Amino acid sequence: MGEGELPGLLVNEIGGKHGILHGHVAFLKKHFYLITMKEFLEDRKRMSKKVQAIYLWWHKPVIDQELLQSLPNLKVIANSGVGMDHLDLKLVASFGVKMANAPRAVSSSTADTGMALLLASARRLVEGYHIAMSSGVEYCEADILGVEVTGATLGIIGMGSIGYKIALRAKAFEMNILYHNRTRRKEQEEQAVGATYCEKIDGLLQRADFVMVVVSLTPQTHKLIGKREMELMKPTATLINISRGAVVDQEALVTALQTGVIRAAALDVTYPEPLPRDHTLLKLKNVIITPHLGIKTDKATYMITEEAVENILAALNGLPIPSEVLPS
Ligand SMILES: O=C(O)C(=O)CO
Repeated sequence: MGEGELPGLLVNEIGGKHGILHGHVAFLKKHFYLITMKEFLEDRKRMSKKVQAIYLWWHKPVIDQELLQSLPNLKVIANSGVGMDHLDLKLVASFGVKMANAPRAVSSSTADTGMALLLASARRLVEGYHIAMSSGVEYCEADILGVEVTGATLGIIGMGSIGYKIALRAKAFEMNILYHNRTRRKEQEEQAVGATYCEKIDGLLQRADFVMVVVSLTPQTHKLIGKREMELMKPTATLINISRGAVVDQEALVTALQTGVIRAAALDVTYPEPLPRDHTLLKLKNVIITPHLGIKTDKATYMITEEAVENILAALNGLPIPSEVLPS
């Protein structure tokens, strides 16, 4: 089926730096007539009527008032991840457009990223790699002495599906698990991973050897971990952030890392992304930074597209949207 029969799906581009992956195109084309931003901009008048859905791939295309105004038949925007902080939810909803994210598809791969960062920082994997790769540098134990993960305490801030999967992984590493969440998990769920609930984040920060931040970025969580929170942490503790950069006060983090307030940080997210070349965080030895690897595996990205299609089809057919996101 082609242009006339299938609903139009606007995507940023196919392939390229900010485009949907080539491997997903055939699947998307079974359900939609794909329109790239370039095609849309070249023939706005005709294309604008065709677009019924937008698939946001890695936050692109940018959704603003002008774009929303130019799409009279737009019914739904599906996001290729769980975080929706790049979208003005109230603005989109004011156009009667539904929104959805992809929480099921992302949880395992993002939890793996968190665990990988925890292990890499604890065992100084990146520093060790550089030592081993510089031929002729004699190995010196003091340069590669890490911290033990087995038996250490992990504090998880945000126990949604990603946080819970981190707890499952940490249990296998024989870690003690503390968690903080807006709503407490059921007793059976806590017991299954051996996690202890901390009603206040302060208690968690004081006791954890590793603090993993997994909350969504909202006005309430903006700079949730600041100078005060870092000062509550143990000087031997490591901060791991896999949520959004702005959940941590980055300037306070630089100071905490430079002055030994905390041992180390491992960040999959920063603000901005990427950091400017001369940013102090890039110069500190006790920091690992990865380029928002979060969900990025073949399997997770394909599952995200499947979840997006499911959400879009439900919206276009007037059915309940499995992962609908409402403006708060
Ligand atoms: O799902 C998301 O929003 C992510 O950023 C995963 O890293």
